[in-house]
Amino acid sequence: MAKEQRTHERQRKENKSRDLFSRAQTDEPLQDGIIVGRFGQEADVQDDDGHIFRCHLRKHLKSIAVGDEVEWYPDATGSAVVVNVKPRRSQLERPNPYEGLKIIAANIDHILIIVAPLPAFSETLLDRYLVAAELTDISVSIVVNKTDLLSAQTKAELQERLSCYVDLGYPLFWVSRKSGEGMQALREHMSDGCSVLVGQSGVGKSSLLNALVPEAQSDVGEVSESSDLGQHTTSASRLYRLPNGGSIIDSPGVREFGLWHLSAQDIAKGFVDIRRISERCKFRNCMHDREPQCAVRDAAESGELPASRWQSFKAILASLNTV
Ligand SMILES: Nc1nc2c(ncn2[C@@H]2O[C@H](COP(=O)(O)OP(=O)(O)OP(=O)(O)O)[C@@H](O)[C@H]2O)c(=O)[nH]1
Ligand SMILES: [Zn+2]
Repeated sequence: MAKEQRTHERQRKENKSRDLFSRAQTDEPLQDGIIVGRFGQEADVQDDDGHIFRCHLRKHLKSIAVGDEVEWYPDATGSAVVVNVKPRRSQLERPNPYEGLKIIAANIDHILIIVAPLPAFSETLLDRYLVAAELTDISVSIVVNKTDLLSAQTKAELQERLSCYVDLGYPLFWVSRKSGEGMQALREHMSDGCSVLVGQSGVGKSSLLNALVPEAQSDVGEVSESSDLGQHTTSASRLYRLPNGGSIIDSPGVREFGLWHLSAQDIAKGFVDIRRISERCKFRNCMHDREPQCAVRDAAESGELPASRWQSFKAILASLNTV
């Protein structure tokens, strides 16, 4: 009986994919789509109508990533092939000294750095994420999650600690996955492009993803249901459509964002205030250490550069020598 059911289910899925195949065949030979999942040499491509096709990737398309806009066609055997990747408007890449850059996600419009009162908020960690985000050309915002854990006093303290980021122009959102506070404003912010949620383990990225994309959770359920049909629906990397517009990409690579190695030059570049002030340093390649006439050191002394930013800068640079 169970076997019959499985056969029936397989038949139903085959019929469905044949329907989609013949529908696709009558369309233009090359179709537009977006990569919503990656599985080794295969990818899931979503067409403009929201249908998802499991596609093979042409060999030359090795560095294809979730978020890539592609052209694909169904081939004569009933499977589909991605043949072309359109130019990217942005990409998240992980520096890899041995294999060159690894593309983690493509066409990202918003990087949202999630922080929370628990695990304890740290300026140095936030600055590390900001540095990595500033090295991309993607707009970046800060999201304080778990506001339900804040009292009026602890909220005021955190607001004070975050005020220098507001002064630097970073949009700041206060949200709670639990109470729902601020979620609507966050949804609106994310509704016009593709976002990634980054941040320390435990700040609530998965919880936020599940709140923003109801089917993200059911996707997890689907895996075990269909596993005995020999299908692999799990993906290391996934793009989800948001119900009110926009999309979100989640992947292990995205979750490691900001924690990989950065050079001293990257760090000096990623602190936007330090970069701006350093134009007044005597030496163009000043690392703001012991060089004479260093405008950044002077700015830290005068208070023009907030003490916490200066301390973070030094702490992040010092950490380079210990890893
Ligand atoms: N009080 C409160 N707890 C929350 C909120 N959002 C998430 N949490 C809790 O925070 C813990 C960590 O949440 P996750 O969503 O797993 O965090 P994460 O950032 O995805 O963690 P990693 O998967 O390790 O990267 C869980 O116990 C959640 O229940 C919130 O808005 N308020
Ligand atoms: Zn300097």
